[in-house]
Amino acid sequence: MTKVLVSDPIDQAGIDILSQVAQVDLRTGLPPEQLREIIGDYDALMIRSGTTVTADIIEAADKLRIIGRAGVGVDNVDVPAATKRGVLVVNSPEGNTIAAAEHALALMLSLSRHVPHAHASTMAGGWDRKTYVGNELYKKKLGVVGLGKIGSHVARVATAMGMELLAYDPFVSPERAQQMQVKLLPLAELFAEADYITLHLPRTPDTENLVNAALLRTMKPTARLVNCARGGIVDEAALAEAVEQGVIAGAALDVYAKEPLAADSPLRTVRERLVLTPHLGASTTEAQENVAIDVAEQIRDVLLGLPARSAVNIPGLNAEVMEQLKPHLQLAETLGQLVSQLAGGAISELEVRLQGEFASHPTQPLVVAALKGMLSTALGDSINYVNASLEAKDRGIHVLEVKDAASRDYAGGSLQLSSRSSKGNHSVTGAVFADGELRVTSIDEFPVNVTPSRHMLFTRHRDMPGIIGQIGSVLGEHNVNIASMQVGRRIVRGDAVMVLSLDDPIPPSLLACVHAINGIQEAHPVTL
Ligand SMILES: NC(=O)C1=CN([C@@H]2O[C@H](COP(=O)(O)OP(=O)(O)OC[C@H]3O[C@@H](n4cnc5c(N)ncnc54)[C@H](O)[C@@H]3O)[C@@H](O)[C@H]2O)C=CC1
Ligand SMILES: O=C(O)CCC(=O)C(=O)O
Repeated sequence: MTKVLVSDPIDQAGIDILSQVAQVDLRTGLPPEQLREIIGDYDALMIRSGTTVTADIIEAADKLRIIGRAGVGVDNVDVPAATKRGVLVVNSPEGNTIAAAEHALALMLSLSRHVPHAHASTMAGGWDRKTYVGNELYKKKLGVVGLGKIGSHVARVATAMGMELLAYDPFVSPERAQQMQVKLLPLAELFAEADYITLHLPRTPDTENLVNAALLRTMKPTARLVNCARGGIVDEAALAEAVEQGVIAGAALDVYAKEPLAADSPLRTVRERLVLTPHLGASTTEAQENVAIDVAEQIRDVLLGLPARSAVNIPGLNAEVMEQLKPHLQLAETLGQLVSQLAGGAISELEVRLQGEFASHPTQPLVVAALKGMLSTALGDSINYVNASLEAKDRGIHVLEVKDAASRDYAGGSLQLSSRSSKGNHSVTGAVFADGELRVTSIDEFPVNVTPSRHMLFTRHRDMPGIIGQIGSVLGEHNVNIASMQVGRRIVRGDAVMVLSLDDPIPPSLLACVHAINGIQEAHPVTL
């Protein structure tokens, strides 16, 4: 029975989708050691930000195929460890964009009009209209750090509110910024000029403690900071001090370096001009339904053997690409299996050559498929689209990608894999014909026209009378039935290759007899 563990609260719509294909166990608030103990039973894990999936947990996850993060940030998942283990990580890149953007705007308005503090004072019996005089956002400068999906929505709404938009995002082009009516500035200038600063960038080694005491000191004393992105981007102790001492006019945080926020955090001692929420950015009914459906559908699809649309650890290979390139990926995988079985040993270099029309396809998915096929000969089912590139790298396999658009061999182009190993070099070429059928079109540069089948035998031999008959007799003596046969040669009575498609696997004793035939140079059984 396929089993899915849901270890954080998610919307019922997600549970309903998962229940179509699996037994769903909802067990929230598990301590890490307990999660580690039970994870081995599960095929899929669905989480929000409450569960931290460490390498230790992934190590114990013997059956796990997919981790679904019902949200954007996957910083609570050890993605490299998952990749190494071949576990797919998926998220919901857009399901909570509006919710997070609106929460950042809510925090900005809370700061400018002192809403939380005025509310607390009124609830405590007060009627204080002097202390809580605010400022308008209209005509103020808003600095957006990270102009991605959430940052862009914040920018759009803030522009409509009459704010002047500044942004810092090293990955956004000046054209895009101009289109959004946003002035791109270096980070230091943005911090010095803005009246409000809102952070919408991921936490990475580059962005950790990006907003530190020194940067806070460059802000205007009237300026305010909002962080609804990730904890750890802002130095919390430095921020508490800057707000307390009036270095800046205020700050609002939804996310913290360590969550839940520690009871003794210096942030909890700041009484005024600081607004804290407990990671509520994505907590709207709408966003929770969106992300739960989005991620549950991907888990369901992957458990059914279909591709995921938002895989974090298969760059460039989403469901759309996989559907479009399906036969081409199958060809790359098949050629990978062929070339590794022809090589018969550890391959040190693989050249992936996209010829003619093939060169118009994205290279990366085809390379990954070729590596998956190539490594599956030795590693079996443990190799997949997630870990193929990493495994190849770990094994020191040098991968070369070549695009040769000028080649005109087949209408749809062709794909050639060439391997180098201590036992010699081999190459196989294949094409996808108009009917979607795969063909092997050359082996070691000898032209053939072979439809790949489950059991095959490849030989390299002298082109001389009688040799094909002898091979046929040996197979017959071992009760191995030949389904089809192809011979390829470049010159008469020179070297030749033969490809036999067989109905049965080749026993080792048969292979020894084939090797013993006079004129046979190489014989390789292949199983696809
Ligand atoms: N508080 C909450 O509940 C939520 C928080 N988030 C967080 O919000 C953040 C942004 O999410 P999205 O907009 O969906 O992501 P996104 O990927 O669409 O945008 C991130 C932007 O940050 C930019 N960026 C990367 N490194 C940068 C750097 N060093 N300096 C400046 N910009 C940099 C990227 O170019 C990109 O444009 C993420 O960290 C995400 O985890 C997302 C949803 C809810
Ligand atoms: O699951 C949540 O509520 C957190 C959302 C979040 O931070 C994200 O999607 O990155």
